[in-house]
Order: sequence, then structure tokens, then C-alpha cells
Amino acid sequence: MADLHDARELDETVLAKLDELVPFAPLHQPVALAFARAARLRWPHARQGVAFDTDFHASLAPWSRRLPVPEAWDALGIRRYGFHGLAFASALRIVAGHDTGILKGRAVFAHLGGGCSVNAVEGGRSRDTTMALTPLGGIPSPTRSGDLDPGALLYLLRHERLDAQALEDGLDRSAGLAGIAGHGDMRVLLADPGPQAQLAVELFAVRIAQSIAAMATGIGGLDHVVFSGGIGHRAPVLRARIVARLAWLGLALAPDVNDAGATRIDRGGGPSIWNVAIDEERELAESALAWL
Ligand SMILES: Nc1ncnc2c1ncn2[C@@H]1O[C@H](COP(=O)(O)OP(=O)(O)O)[C@@H](O)[C@H]1O
Ligand SMILES: CC(=O)OP(=O)(O)O
Ligand SMILES: [Mg+2]
Repeated sequence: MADLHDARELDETVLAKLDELVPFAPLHQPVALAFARAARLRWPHARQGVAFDTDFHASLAPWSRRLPVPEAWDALGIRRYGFHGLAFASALRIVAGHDTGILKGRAVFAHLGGGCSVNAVEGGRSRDTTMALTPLGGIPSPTRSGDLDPGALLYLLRHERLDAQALEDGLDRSAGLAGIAGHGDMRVLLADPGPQAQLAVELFAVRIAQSIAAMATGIGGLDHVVFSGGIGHRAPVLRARIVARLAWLGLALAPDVNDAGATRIDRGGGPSIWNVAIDEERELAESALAWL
């Protein structure tokens, strides 16, 4: 994984390396590779390129990259790589179009979609991020657990005799919001007054607010907060619940502007707060242009 950085030609050698990474992202990698192979069959004479969702995180701080595991596991590649790099790059590009200050300041990005992660960016470079080796780590997502006590997995393996497939199914597809409330659609959960739906939303909002504060701590402060993704961009109520928990950091929304779904949504005076419709495909295309 370590040598797959910059965008490049997608040839058979790179495809074979990407096949080896399927175990790290079972929800994502098989779909992306099937699509790439179908495109090769359909357009055999076209040149095909690839850009990596982890690439934005090549600049992670050493204390973020290294996981606190035995040295021998680190040598196996058990490290933080981070994901949603195309999403964060797009969000950064959009906000920089309004305020170039974000390229010099301390920013925390909350990308809340099918998968959710929070990212610390200092001077335009990623320094820390909540997802780690796989898109299962970090904050909870609609159907993924996020971080757990690793002892819980040992207990399930050893005493409940769950195998790796059962753990993967549970953690990737039946956990997160869906684990608590039975399904992971934030639209439905926000409209559901039932206790399980409310617990799921509250847990989600608190964990994200905590992660924003934690990410800010790693980069020594907070000048900008940026929301993106299907939930982050489309659910003003959730943004309000998250930001309300960060008032002690000086964050304050302008409620009308937030409800209207505007791009800049803070009240002024504290860190700026942004709400952006990202374009991951454009980031892919920009990477491809750089490679060509
Ligand atoms: N109006 C909305 N309010 C709250 N959540 C929404 C809204 N629209 C979409 N979502 C949620 O956004 C998520 C999908 O986010 P998106 O970034 O589009 O997905 P993906 O990561 O799969 O590309 C789904 O969990 C969906 O429930
Ligand atoms: C990397 C990742 O988790 O992507 P998504 O949020 O689109 O599932
Ligand atoms: Mg996504």
C-alpha cells in the first residue's frame, strides 16, 4: 500500500496490487475494481488512470500515522492511511474559492456520508484523520461501527465463536446508526421520535463533535470547520446539534443561513463554518489531468 501514492496509469501491475487491497476495504474496493475492468473491456484503446482516496493523507503527522501497536505489526503495514481524501480535497478547494485563509489556517473537516470521517488540515495539508487502516475505523457511520474497544472483538472471537466473516458483516453492515436504530438513513432517524432513533442521532452528534474538538487539539486550534457528505451537507438539524456542543470553542451557527443550506453558515466572530456540496469526480479528473 505504501508505494501507491500519486495518480498514475492503471495497468495490469497496478490492478494486481489493488486486488491485494480488497481485504482492507471490502465494501469499496471490489466495486471500484469491477468498474475499472468493465471500462477496460468497453474502451480497450483508452488510457486509464487511477487516483487514490488515501493520497490526501500522505502528509499525516507521524503521531497520527503510527498506531500504538507492536513494531512488528507496524512493519506489516498496520498504520493509519485515512480515507475520503478526494472528498476532503474537494471541500478544501471549494472553501478556498471563498476564503483563501483556509489554505494557511487550522481547519477541521467533517465528511458525513455513507462513510463518515473527520480530518484535521493545517496549512492546506492533512495532519490527522479519524479513519485509519480501513474505512471501518474512527467515528460511527450509517452502517459501520467506527472505533470500538478492541477487546470486544477478542471477546466475540473467543467466547461467542464468531468468525471473521460474521465480525465483518456485523461491523460493516449492521453497526453504526443501523446497529442502534435498525437502519442507517439519517432522514428517517431525524423524523423518528422513538427512543432508539433518538439515541442513534445523539450518539452520532456527540461523537462527531468530540472528534472535531480532538482534531483541533492535534493541530493546536481551530479557524474553520467544514461539513460535507450526504448527511453533513443535507441535514441542517444535525449540523446544529454538532455545533451546539462546540460552543465552548467559540463555534456558533447563523440559524437561518444554516437552515437555508448556504455555503458559509457561521454567525461571525468565531471560527468560520462551511457547508459544501463536494465533487469527488472532479478531484479524480484533476488528478488525471496532472498525471496525463
Ligand atoms: N436530506 C438528508 N438528510 C439527512 N441525511 C441524508 C439526506 N440525504 C441523504 N442523506 C444521507 O446521506 C448518506 C449518503 O451520503 P453520500 O455522501 O451521498 O453517500 P456515499 O458516501 O455513499 O457517496 C445516506 O446515509 C443518507 O441517509
Ligand atoms: C472511504 C469511504 O468510507 O467511502 P464512503 O463514505 O463513500 O463509503
Ligand atoms: Mg462517500
